[in-house]
Amino acid sequence: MRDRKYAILGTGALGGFYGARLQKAGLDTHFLLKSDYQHVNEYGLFIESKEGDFTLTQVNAYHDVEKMPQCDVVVVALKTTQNYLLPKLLPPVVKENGVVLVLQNGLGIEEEVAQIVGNVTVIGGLCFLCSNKVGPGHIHHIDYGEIILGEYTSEYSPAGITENMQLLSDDFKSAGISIELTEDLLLGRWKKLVWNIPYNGLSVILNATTDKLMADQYTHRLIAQLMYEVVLGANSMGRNIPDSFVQKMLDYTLQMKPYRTSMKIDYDECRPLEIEAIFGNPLRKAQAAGADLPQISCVYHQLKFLDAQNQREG
Ligand SMILES: NC(=O)C1=CN([C@@H]2O[C@H](COP(=O)(O)OP(=O)(O)OC[C@H]3O[C@@H](n4cnc5c(N)ncnc54)[C@H](OP(=O)(O)O)[C@@H]3O)[C@@H](O)[C@H]2O)C=CC1
Ligand SMILES: CC(C)(CO)C(=O)C(=O)O
Repeated sequence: MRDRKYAILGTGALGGFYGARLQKAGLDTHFLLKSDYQHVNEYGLFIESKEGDFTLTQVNAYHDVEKMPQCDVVVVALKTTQNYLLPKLLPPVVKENGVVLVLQNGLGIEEEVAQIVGNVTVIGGLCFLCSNKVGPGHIHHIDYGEIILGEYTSEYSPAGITENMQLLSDDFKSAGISIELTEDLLLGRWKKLVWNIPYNGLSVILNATTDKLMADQYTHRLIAQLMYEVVLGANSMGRNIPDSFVQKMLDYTLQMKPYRTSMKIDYDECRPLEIEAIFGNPLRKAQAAGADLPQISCVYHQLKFLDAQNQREG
């Protein structure tokens, strides 16, 4: 069991955190980096975490996927805006009959991955994590970290609990990561969007952290309305999200420390926003299933405007 080899594609806030925890737990882990390659190769990775800081001084760091060993599990931890690179990055590094684990936010990525690499199992992970990359090879794990794992099947029909999900769960649990398994990845993905769509979108449009959005009665109401539209989107694809889940997400955010969402950080840093994965794909899927989601569509169009302007002028 312990000899499963892991590749982390994208050693940033999320990939750096989970990858470092896997290596610390004794798993053979290989990290693909871009701008931090030299630094991490020389000094390793530093994880500053509320669960305990640690440094990995020796890291298997790569800046070329062709130099990586073939791995049993390949973790996709790039921003989805970089997913156009996956046809080049995935085939050399994933073993035949291996697993690709998509830990990104958004909808429909597993489907894209399954089209790129055949003969592999594709698993999606919904990450309830607050982490930022604050310097080269320096990850700040702020809070949380639980992952909900679900296996992808054609058309996202529920896969049940599979052996590969159990194996991944064992590895991540051994690294101190809390894991839940879901029989229905599509339901899990829509549930995650209940949080990401309102907070990621409004944090950028209204230039606000989560606490500010929750404290104001108008934005609080708008958030709840957007959440209920996500529920309608899920319904259009045959998935039911109970009202109590919407309330749970509102309560969860009220209890969170004031948080600048990852989309807001990307906007402030003038990086491209993950609009298509988080807004565009769900809107298109719901529309194809006959559902109209006007408030989400309104947020989507505003974000497209802001992103284009930011990329031009930033
Ligand atoms: N951070 C979080 O707490 C959470 C993140 N997520 C999701 O996880 C995904 C990753 O987000 P996050 O970790 O925050 O993003 P980051 O930007 O911190 O990490 C992405 C990393 O990918 C690297 N990268 C980009 N292109 C390449 C390439 N061609 N080769 C190698 N490395 C590359 C970047 O390197 P460089 O810096 O050099 O560009 C960066 O370090 C997103 O979909 C996000 O929505 C989900 C839940 C929580
Ligand atoms: C909800 C949150 C902030 C942490 O649980 C997250 O997972 C995200 O930014 O996507």
